[in-house]
Amino acid sequence: APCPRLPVACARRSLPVICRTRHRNLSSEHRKRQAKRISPKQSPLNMAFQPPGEEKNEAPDSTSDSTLHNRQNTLSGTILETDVTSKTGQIGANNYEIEEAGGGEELPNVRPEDLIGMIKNAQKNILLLNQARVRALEDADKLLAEKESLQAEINVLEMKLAETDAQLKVAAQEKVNVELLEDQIERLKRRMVLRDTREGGTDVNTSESPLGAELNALREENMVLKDDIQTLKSKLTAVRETEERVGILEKERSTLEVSFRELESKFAISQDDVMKLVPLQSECKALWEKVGNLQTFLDNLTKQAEQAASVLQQNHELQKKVEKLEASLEAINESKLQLEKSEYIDELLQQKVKTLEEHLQISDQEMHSLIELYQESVKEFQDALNKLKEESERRSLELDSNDMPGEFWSQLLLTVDGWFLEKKISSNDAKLLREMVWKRDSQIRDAYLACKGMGEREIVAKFLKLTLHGTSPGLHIVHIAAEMAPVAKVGGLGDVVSGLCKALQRKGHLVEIVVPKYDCMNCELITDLKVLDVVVQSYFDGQQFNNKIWVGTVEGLPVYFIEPHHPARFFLRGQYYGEHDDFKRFSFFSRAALELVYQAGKKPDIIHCHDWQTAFVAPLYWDIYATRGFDSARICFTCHNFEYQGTAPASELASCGLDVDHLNRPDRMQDRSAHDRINTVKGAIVYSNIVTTVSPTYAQEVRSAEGGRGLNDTLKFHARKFVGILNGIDTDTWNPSSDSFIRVQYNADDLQGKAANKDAVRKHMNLSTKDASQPLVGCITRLVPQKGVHLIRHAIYKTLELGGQFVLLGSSPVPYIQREFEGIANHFQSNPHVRLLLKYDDALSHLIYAASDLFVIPSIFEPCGLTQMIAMRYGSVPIVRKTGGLNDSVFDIDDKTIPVQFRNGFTFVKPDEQALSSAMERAFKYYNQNPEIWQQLVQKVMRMDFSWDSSAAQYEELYEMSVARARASARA
Ligand SMILES: Nc1ncnc2c1ncn2[C@@H]1O[C@H](COP(=O)(O)OP(=O)(O)O)[C@@H](O)[C@H]1O
Repeated sequence: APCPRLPVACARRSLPVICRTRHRNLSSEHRKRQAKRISPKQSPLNMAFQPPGEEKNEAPDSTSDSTLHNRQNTLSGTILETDVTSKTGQIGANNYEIEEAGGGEELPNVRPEDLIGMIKNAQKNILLLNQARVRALEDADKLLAEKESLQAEINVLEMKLAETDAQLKVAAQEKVNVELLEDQIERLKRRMVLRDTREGGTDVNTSESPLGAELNALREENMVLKDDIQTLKSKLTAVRETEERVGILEKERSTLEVSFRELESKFAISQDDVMKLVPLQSECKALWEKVGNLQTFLDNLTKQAEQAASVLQQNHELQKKVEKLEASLEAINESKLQLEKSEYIDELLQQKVKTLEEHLQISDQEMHSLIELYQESVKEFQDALNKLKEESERRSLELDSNDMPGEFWSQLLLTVDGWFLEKKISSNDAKLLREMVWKRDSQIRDAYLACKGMGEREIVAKFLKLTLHGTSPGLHIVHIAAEMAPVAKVGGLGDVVSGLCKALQRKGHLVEIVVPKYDCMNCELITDLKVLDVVVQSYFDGQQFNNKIWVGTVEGLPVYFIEPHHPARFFLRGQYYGEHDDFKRFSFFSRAALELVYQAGKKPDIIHCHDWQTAFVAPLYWDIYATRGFDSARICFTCHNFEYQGTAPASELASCGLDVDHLNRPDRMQDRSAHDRINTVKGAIVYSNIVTTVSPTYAQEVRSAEGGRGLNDTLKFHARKFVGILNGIDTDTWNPSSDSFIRVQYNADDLQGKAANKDAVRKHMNLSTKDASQPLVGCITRLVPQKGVHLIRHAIYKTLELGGQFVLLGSSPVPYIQREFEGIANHFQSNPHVRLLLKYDDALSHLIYAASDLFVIPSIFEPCGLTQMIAMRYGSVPIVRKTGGLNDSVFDIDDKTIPVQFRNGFTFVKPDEQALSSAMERAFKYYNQNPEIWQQLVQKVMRMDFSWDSSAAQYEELYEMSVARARASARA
């Protein structure tokens, strides 16, 4: 209500004062809170990381605080709108993701890298929000400071206004006094005028009259009054001045009021702003909540990331451990293999020890019996000596025993003939005994003399003992070759040399082998390798060269290794074949090998040479050595592949000492291609006593113009000495029940190990192991056109089409083929069903034979082929093209013309993709249709006999016949 004592204008003015007072209170309240908020303990930055809940706890009230809070939020909101609009958008997007991802307690199906990305985004957003909040707080502070300075101004103005009010009050009072005084003066003036007129002519200045006295008093009073008036006038002037000042102040006041109103409107606007802050505050609150959520989610994520990192770390460690374990497992496996090997060796040694003990026992017994015999014979000897003494005494009178009469020998001859006619002895024994009589052999004479007084049966037995000594224990056979498995093997030739020699040795023949001493051969497989303290000189290019001779045994076979001391370092080239001077290298070796046998004084029955590399031996032997009396031997030549004939300019033949003019003739060594080229294989065919090739079918094929490659006529001409004998395989080397290269040994009665090997190979080669029954097709070969490389490539794709897996082990001396297969290998590098290993690896070949279910050999021509036999020995069913030795060893499952017991694989005739495909389809069908029938087929092929026994017997027969013919013709 307006103040009753003040004028209306003043009362009107008092309202804003009350409002101002309320504002002042509010403002001081703000100041307090502001001081509280911006305490030194809480820097804006600290606050930025403070969750909104905590801020609420600190200021549980109220409007004013929330106003401030709103203002801050408004500011930060503004900043967000202007500065961080895009970021808030991002935050929103992340919130969405986070809500989705963080919906559950568990780590969503998010990759750790994504999680880390999200965490980083959230951290960035939080940082941005905090920065915005700090800026908002700074702005709010500025605004408050502004507001406070305005308030201070208002206060000063209010004080000035109050002062002016008070002065106005005083001025008004004085004005009233002045007005009263003016009235009094006016009244006095009027009284004085009245008195003057009433008294007229009276000397008023006289003091003696009472009027004069009163007049004087009045004059004095008037004077005082005049003074008073003067004072009042000066006071009035001061009042007027004051009034003027008041007017100025009034003006000032109105200006101040105007500015105050402006300030109030500004304040109202800022209040509005503050009101606007409310939704922003809630937004900010929501943002804070989101920030809080983000923070917790971030914490969770961090924890999860930490967990993931620790899991990763653990995984890493585990991986390392697994790797270590795998390495140690491999080492264990290796040592297990070693152990198994050594166990096997132990077993063998124990068996040997046992046999030796048995032998020892037997020999002990034999020794005893021999001692007994010896004692008896000593006794007999002494008896005989005595008898002889007696007889010599008696005969001293008659004839000298060395000088038996012809009558004695004739008598003996007749006795032998009589026994033969009476069928008491065989014609052979009769022949031998007759020869002894004929030679007047002292043994037969002594035996006859010692038989005096004995019965006829006893005498016959004694004579037959003599014939036993006369029979040979076997043939002496020397093989000269460029390869020998496993120390120096490139392909089938090495296998054949070792396998055949072992089989011949088992048959009781004396077998020796001569091969070059290559620097790249596997010497670890040679037992007791040593160099002899002898140098064998051999002729080459017009001079003699020294050869070092090494000896050692390879799988029980005695082997000579020749190391030429020739500047061309013939066998120190890091590879077996493929050198520019192969013709020279092997002609040198052939000559040196013969020289060794000759200089060693050996008198072999058979010298067996193989392929073009040692084909020189045949003409060398007959043209050079036989003429020197080194002629005990028959020469056998085996051609393992007529594709390689060892042709060269005729002049090169002279290097090893052969007579070019003598040999460069169409019926001898001249090649069909040119008059000045010689052909070593042709020379061997012409100059050998026995010529063989490695399968009957191939022997037929090479008689044709296509198969013979220019030698068909020569072969036909020498048809009587040419024969095809199917190779065997070395069943000791290739034996799944004792093979130390494979993971688990197995046999036809227990095929579990085969599955284990398949699994091991698949893992080793990183092939899929999901389906154990998925058929594995193997192929181990030299990659040369003869092997049908385009069909091998087709077989890979066909296998994939039929749902199988394919493993190829092979290498090629032909660069374009090697490149092509490298391309295929790269193409299938990460395919889980195909692996191509383009190298030579003997150990791996054993594993692949053991692991595969099917084995593909699509050769264009194949003299014999060993891989189909080895594959069958390991239970892998062959798919082959019907050619050469494949035709002699693989018989189609569906071929009704073949007895069931011989059917063992899948064959096709035409060398094209269609024919191969259909054979493969049939094989896969059999494999997939009935596992039991398939297993029976596997067992059947494993039990088939591909050993050297029967093939070696055929060679033995050929050798013996040849030796017999030679002896017969020698006698004739
Ligand atoms: N890349 C290779 N790694 C290991 N052994 C191989 C490889 N290629 C072929 N072989 C072996 O070589 C012999 C091949 O003999 P064969 O089938 O007669 O063919 P060829 O004598 O024409 O090469 C088999 O013992 C086979 O296991």
